[in-house]
Amino acid sequence: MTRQHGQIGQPVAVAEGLSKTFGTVTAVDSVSFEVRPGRIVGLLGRNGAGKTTTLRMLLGLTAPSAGRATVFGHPYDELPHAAHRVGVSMDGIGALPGVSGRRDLTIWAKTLGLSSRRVDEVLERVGLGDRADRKIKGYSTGMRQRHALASALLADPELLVLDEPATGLDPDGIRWLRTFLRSLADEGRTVLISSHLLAEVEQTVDDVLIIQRSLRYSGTLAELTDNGAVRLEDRFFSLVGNGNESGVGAHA
Ligand SMILES: Nc1ncnc2c1ncn2[C@@H]1O[C@H](COP(=O)(O)OP(=O)(O)OP(=O)(O)O)[C@@H](O)[C@H]1O
Repeated sequence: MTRQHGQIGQPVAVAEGLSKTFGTVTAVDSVSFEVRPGRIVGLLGRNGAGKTTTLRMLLGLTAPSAGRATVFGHPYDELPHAAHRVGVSMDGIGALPGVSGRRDLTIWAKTLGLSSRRVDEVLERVGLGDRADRKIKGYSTGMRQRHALASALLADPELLVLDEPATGLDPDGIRWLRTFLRSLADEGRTVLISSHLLAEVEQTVDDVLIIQRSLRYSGTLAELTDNGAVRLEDRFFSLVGNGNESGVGAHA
């Protein structure tokens, strides 16, 4: 990985008063935060709390109703080499179901100007090396998640934005994902993940953003949990309230 954004400590992504309304629904309400370099950052919230909408605004996929989002100091749409600097795994940025995993990544690699050797590297890295010649439509949920991560990692990006990467994974997959995300951060990358799986996140992230339309917390996991003395789940509910229709769980 080449570190193009050299200044240590300068935020990798910034949201300033980000808001989004869909008709009469306020999905995201004046959310501000900074994502620091080299950290694994968990964007946490219930189903419908505004996580995906926030990530989409950061990535220029949804226009904010108010406020501003920047990645490496630029609105995503104006970021030079954006597809090389930011790797994304998100529903709707999908793989081609009718082709093999290897073929799908090869097509994407060509678009990015990368060699097929890089495809083999990322397939090995996500543990799909021996299964990459199967069609994606036959993949299990876990394989699809791994394929999406391979795709996000293909261009060797500095920032990975992963929407719900743990959802649908079995215990082996969750454990693997935790180690995988840490290895990405150890390489100096920044990882922004959204999740509603608090128990998993508690073992994975450095920093936490809690959202319930508005931002309820932004800071380190250690501060939030008093260095592990208090469970993340307890802090979470004290910050967002006990909703009846909560989809948030301590387990998958
Ligand atoms: N394109 C859209 N049109 C209308 N409403 C939308 C649209 N996208 C999101 N919403 C609404 O905005 C709110 C926030 O949705 P969002 O998908 O951002 O939440 P989320 O935290 O990612 O939820 P989940 O965990 O269920 O994926 C929800 O009420 C949702 O129904």
